[in-house]
Parts: sequence; structure tokens; C-alpha cells
Amino acid sequence: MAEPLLKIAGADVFYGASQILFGVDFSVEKGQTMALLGRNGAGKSTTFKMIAGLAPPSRGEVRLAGETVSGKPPYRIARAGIGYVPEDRQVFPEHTVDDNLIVGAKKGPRGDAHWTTERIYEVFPILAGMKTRLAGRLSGGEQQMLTIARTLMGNPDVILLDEPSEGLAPIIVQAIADLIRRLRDMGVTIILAEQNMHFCLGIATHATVVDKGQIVYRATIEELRHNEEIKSRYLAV
Ligand SMILES: Nc1ncnc2c1ncn2[C@@H]1O[C@H](COP(=O)(O)OP(=O)(O)OP(=O)(O)O)[C@@H](O)[C@H]1O
Repeated sequence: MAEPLLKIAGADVFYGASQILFGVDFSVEKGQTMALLGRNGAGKSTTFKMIAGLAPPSRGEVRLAGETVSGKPPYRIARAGIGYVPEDRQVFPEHTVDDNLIVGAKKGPRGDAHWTTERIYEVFPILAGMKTRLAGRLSGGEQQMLTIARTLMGNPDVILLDEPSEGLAPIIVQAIADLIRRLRDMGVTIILAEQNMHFCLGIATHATVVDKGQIVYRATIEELRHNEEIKSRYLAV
């Protein structure tokens, strides 16, 4: 069987002398939307930083499309096809929505240029109505969408979304959920880090649960939905 698109194998991460991740192991197949779930401080953001090269593993590895990417600098990992959207939205506030997208434009690792500004505006109609607005003037939810859109403009193989619903009003959370569902249905491979399992239930296809820096559960999202023990033990629901 072919190797999964993204494979994390036995990864340990330390911050100074403290070990944060312990032998993290999971895989994501092309087209999956994987929810990476866990409580506050469980290790979700560190897992993303490890994949993106900002917190490299001291043991174990990250493989993308059969190639080892861990150990490379973050810009090389991004170029290899990992699109990372961190928790704090990162737009260029003094530039327009359109320019923010153009700055993110680059061919994917295999030369594909699937995402163009036209395509983005079809999928993100809210942004289409504000092309010339300065990004710093957008609401938090709009900035979140712009950050996701700009990352897609780099034509990544997989996109890592760190708590995209955090701190947003319920109606905006709904709009972000609809957007991620649309990307899922287009076949974009997504990892969605969330504390909020309910946000993920209608979006994700698969689930991986992290607790105290270790992976404690991997299943389809439907299996998780019915697993009361895992939900109450690790997700406080
Ligand atoms: N720069 C750092 N130095 C030392 N410890 C850190 C650092 N960043 C995070 N940690 C610790 O690593 C552990 C995992 O944090 P992480 O941010 O990965 O969790 P998380 O699951 O993403 O939680 P959150 O939902 O709060 O973002 C926590 O115990 C945290 O205190």
C-alpha cells in the first residue's frame, strides 16, 4: 500500500529541558479532514509547530508524500507542501485583501497552481466583496478567512488549521465551519486542531486525540461521536 500523504512517526519534542510531545504517531491520507483534538495544553499547537518545522522533533520524523521533511528549515517545509495557519491570524494589515492573497501565491511542490485569486473569491465570497479593503480593517473572522485563503494560494498538499474558531462569535464560527466543509468537499487535505469537539463533528472525517503530549486515540469521526469513554476522559464532554 502507498504511504499516506502525511506521516508523523515516533516524534518527541522538547522545549528546553521539558519534553512536550512523546512518540507522536499518526497519519493523514490525501483528502481526509483530520480533527486533532485535545484539552488546553494537550500538545496540539506543538504538534503543528513540529510538522511546520518551528519545533523540530529530537527523535522520530515527519514525512510528506514519502519524503522526510523534519529537520528542514520551516521555509523549506512550507515549500515542500505544508500550509500552516497558526492560532494568531497573520495578515499584512497595511495591505489590501487582494495584495495579501497575491503575496501568498506560489506553485505547489509538484508545480500545480490550482489556487488563483479568482478561485479563492469563488470559494470565499465574503472576501470577494472586500478585495480593496486593508486587511487590518477586517473583522477577526474575516482575517481568519484571509489567512486560510492566503495559505491556500501557496497550493499546499496539506493545510494545518490551528483553532480557527477560537475567539469568534457563533455566527462567524458557523461561517468558518461552512468554509472548511467546502474545502473538505473539494478534496483539500486538512488537519484541524480544536479543543471543541462539537465544532469538528460536522466537519472532520477522522479524529486523533492528544493528551499530555501523547496520542491516545485514532478513529473516524463517527467512531469518536459514539465513544463516550474517550469523550469524557480526554475531551471533557
Ligand atoms: N514555548 C514553550 N516553552 C515551554 N513550554 C511550552 C511552550 N509552549 C507550550 N508549552 C507547553 O507545552 C504544552 C503543550 O502546549 P500546546 O500549546 O501545544 O497545547 P495545545 O493543545 O495547543 O493547547 P492550546 O489549546 O492552549 O493551544 C503545554 O504544557 C504548554 O504549557
